[in-house]
Amino acid sequence: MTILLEQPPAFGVELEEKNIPVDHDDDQENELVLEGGFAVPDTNSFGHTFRDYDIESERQRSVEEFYRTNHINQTYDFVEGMREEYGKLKRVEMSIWECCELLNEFIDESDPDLDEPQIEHLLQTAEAIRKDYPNEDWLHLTGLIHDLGKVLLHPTFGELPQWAVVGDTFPVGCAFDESIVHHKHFKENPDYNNTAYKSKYGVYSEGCGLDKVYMSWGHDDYMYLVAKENKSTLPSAGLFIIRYHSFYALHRADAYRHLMNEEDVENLKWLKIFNKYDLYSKSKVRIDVERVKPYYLSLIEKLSLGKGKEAVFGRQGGKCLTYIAMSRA
Ligand SMILES: O[C@H]1[C@H](O)[C@@H](O)[C@H](O)[C@@H](O)[C@H]1O
Ligand SMILES: [Fe+2]
Ligand SMILES: [Fe+2]
Repeated sequence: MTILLEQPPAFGVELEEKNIPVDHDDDQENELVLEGGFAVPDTNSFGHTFRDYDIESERQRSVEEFYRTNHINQTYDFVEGMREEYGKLKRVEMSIWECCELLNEFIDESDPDLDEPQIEHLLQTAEAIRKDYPNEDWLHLTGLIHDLGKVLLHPTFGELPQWAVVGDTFPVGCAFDESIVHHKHFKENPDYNNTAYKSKYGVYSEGCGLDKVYMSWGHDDYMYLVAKENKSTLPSAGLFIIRYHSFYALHRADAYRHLMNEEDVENLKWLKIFNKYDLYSKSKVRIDVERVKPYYLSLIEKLSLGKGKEAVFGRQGGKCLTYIAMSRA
């Protein structure tokens, strides 16, 4: 697989060149449809603007309750324990597609924009990317698998509560940035007043690199661990996307940049591109799963097995792995 990563387009530039609206706050009125390209909608599947956590609605009330529990319970110690436990990857093996299908039964309670089964969201994201980046098959695959870590909700993977699986992520072990959604609920988090954790740097140091930073536990870090453990040869940008796609304080609000190193800065450019498709593809327009399935199966096959090509989920004992192995709690 050929992946050229040196010069990803600066965020917005390429999209604007393609006539796809970017996130200027005052740029909401038009829906520009580029022939064959991905059209960024004005509103989400509930008819509201995207990621508006303040409007009055039943859905928002439950989303806020989700974040209240999330912010109280995601402590440094909790994250450390989960990383250790789930890092063991006690081998439940299933194919990528089986894993996608497992997500068919779950709805993400943190999401103000979508209440469709998660398999829809995986395919909506991947298909939207495919429209604008037809040749970047690694990015299509990243789109397909980026949320697979949500299988943590499933009994086979420990049936974790939603607050430990979904929602935006943030660093623990240092001050919680004010840009984080429903920040006020951190006041009830035991780390909030802990002198070791409450300063700007906390237990970290300037430019230490995000890899050194403990993120709140959830589907991002879990899927990253799975991909890494399986010796995924996705490019560093793909792994970065999987690991930090819920870190909106970073990729939307530019917080925590002081913890980034140079590689993070490079990868962040791709994450910002990815976010567009992850977020704005959320809609009630259902994907015809059976229609697109052959493409994704061939992609999994190609990137995993193609002669002379790199395997996405690695090879073990000379045998190509099209399987991902995850941990059973
Ligand atoms: O509610 C959503 C959802 O859980 C996504 O999977 C996650 O990536 C987002 O950050 C979050 O806002
Ligand atoms: Fe996600
Ligand atoms: Fe997503």
